Amino acid sequence: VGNRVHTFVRVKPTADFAHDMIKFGPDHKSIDIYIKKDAKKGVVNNRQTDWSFRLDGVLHNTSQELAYETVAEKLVSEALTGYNGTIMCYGQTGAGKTYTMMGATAEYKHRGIIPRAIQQVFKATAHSVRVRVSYLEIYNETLVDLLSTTTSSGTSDVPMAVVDCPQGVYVKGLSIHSVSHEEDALNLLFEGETNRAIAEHTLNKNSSRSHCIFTIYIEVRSRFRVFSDVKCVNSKISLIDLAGSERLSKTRSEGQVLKEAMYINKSLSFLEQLIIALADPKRDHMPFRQSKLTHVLKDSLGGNCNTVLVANIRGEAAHVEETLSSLRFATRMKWITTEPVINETYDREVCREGEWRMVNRSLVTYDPLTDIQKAEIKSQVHKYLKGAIDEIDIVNIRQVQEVFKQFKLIASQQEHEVEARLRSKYTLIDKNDFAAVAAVHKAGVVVVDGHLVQEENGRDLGTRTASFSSRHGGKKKSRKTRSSKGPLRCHQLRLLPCTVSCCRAEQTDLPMSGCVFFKFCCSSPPSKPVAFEQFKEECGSEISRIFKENKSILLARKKRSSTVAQRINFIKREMEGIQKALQAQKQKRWQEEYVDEKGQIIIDEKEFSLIMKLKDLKEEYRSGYAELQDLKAEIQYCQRLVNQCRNKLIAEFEIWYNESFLIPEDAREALKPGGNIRPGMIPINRVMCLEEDEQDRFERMQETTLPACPASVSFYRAKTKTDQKHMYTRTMSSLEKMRKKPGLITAAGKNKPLSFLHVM
Ligand SMILES: Nc1ncnc2c1ncn2[C@@H]1O[C@H](COP(=O)(O)OP(=O)(O)OP(=O)(O)O)[C@@H](O)[C@H]1O
Repeated sequence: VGNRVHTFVRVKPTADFAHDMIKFGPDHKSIDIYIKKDAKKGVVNNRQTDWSFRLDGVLHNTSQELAYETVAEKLVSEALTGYNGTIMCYGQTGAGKTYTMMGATAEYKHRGIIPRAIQQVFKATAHSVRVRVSYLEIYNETLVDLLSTTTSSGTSDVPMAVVDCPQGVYVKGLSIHSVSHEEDALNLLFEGETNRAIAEHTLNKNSSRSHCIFTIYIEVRSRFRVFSDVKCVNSKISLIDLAGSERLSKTRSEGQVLKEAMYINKSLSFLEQLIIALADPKRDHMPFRQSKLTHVLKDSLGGNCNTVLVANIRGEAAHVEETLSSLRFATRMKWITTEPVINETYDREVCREGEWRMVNRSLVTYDPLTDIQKAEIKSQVHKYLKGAIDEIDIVNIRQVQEVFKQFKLIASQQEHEVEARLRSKYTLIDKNDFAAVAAVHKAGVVVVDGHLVQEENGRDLGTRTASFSSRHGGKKKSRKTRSSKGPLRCHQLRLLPCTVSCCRAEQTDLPMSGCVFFKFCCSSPPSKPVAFEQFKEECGSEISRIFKENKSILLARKKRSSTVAQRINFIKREMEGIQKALQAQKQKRWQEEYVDEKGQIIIDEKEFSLIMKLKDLKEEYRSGYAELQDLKAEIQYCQRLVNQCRNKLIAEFEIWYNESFLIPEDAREALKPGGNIRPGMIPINRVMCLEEDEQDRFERMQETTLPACPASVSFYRAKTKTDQKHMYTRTMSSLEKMRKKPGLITAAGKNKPLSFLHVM
């Protein structure tokens, strides 16, 4: 990238562009600003009116793709070779900093530098790369971990602080997340954005008033080896979206906004001071510690780091002062010199599998294994199977392949052994041979993978079946049919009478779906009612729980409604009684002509108390009636949710039943994580919040957009996932709130929105 900070200016498109004030040079590197003399300041006016700035590029009406290629691509590819890189967007609010950095996440082609950088990192080939990410926000001098909710280690409890150490600065308490795919990293990015938006909403803060730093940490190892020297290159890419830089006077802020603006002003002016200091070769003290922002950026600005600044400006005349100030800032940044160095180390650390992504293995070459090495691996595999050792040392890919080969060999030997043993004990009869079937039926037989099996010595099969199963229960079973003459493979055996329903289930956790996937080794599935009970306890437990909860809320509403209705009827009857009594009282008064000396009617105490009571009852009646109306609306709404929930439960059960019992084993394999079909058993948290139209949209998009642009799959998947997760969290918290308030909504609360658990 060079030996000084590279600066670019990006102009936000506008129909109101001040052509007479802002002019671009033909080389797309210079920008001139002209401001007319202020007539009010008289003829003698020394104020400068023309400025000329020369930068590394002016991005005017530039697509996101071109902006990325110009600003970031080289920096990211150098980060993959060990150079730290920083890209920072500076400019007034609304000038396009977030658009440049993050982009418009609704559309793939409008994604900004961060998602593109993530994609470039994961596209990188020829090395094994370990990637981690963090997302920090600095708001009013407070450090906020935007990914703290996604961590299970509870790092959010640690008070966050910027810490200096010989290796550089780091933020204590900031969670750093390992990611093995582009989609994982995008998930975290979107998660962070969502958290930022939530905080913005709940704390009534404005995201333009915080600085955000998304960091990609990269570790590249030149060879995937252990117990030998490994060249390890560490680098990080800091992607910074600064707070809006407008002046205090312009914002005319007060209260909270003023406080925020002051913090921003301070941190940006400290940043400016730091930049002036960094650009001055004579300065030996750099004021890094003046603010959280400058402290965090200590090793990300200049120094050994490739640094790029994008000054985002607005082209309208009204913003020309801000534009000038941003361009001045960019020019100052330009003078900071950098001496990028590769951060590489050699170590003997053992690579932890799983955290490493093998990229383009074909580029890594290994010598073939010798016979001695093969024998050693074979012995290790045997020891491992016997339980004598817990781990097999992994040296290189060749050795991993040999380990698998040995496992395969042993598995096939065992199959043959078992088959031979079975053949020595049982007679196999073709199921289609009806005469033979009829003959052996009398003797009592069982079905083995579509064949009738009879024990040669005629002993009871039940116990043998059990002993066979227990010895080989852990093995995978295949449902492939075989020819009657072909070898009988032990994993094809199902020593169960065909009328007996499912006998045993193996459980496999599906991390992607968060569900338990059942593989049944019997030939006939359990009855649906039995399976349904099981489904409700296992995979469907969450949805079943929600269904029950929604039903109980509905029931509570119905009960309350009936109580209120009874009460209203009672009040109504009471009111009618009082009205009758009052009528009688009035009649009596008229007959007896109760009047005082001024001729005014006198009401006796009894009548007065009846009037007061009627008034109270009317009040109570009105409020009860209002509550009843609310309850009716709630019941209707709740009933709809319960119905939706019931339908969802049944639909999910059907999918689960089909997948667990009816889909052939090989198709099931494909459904497993890593298989080429995504599990149809949608994870419960997605099931519950997946809006029909959102899913439809995604599917439609997959059919139309994706074939033309397969690289966008991760982006859209991550986006959809984050949206769904966010929706799910919202829904759950509504339910939580509801549970905490068992008291039913009173008439006073009738205008509050209903909060039931949505199951779409
Ligand atoms: N180059 C561009 N092309 C199209 N739209 C843009 C561009 N730059 C900015 N916008 C749009 O302008 C609006 C404001 O941009 P953005 O939020 O990125 O500004 P910002 O500088 O980050 O502001 P803030 O300081 O408030 O965060 C957004 O709706 C964004 O989509």
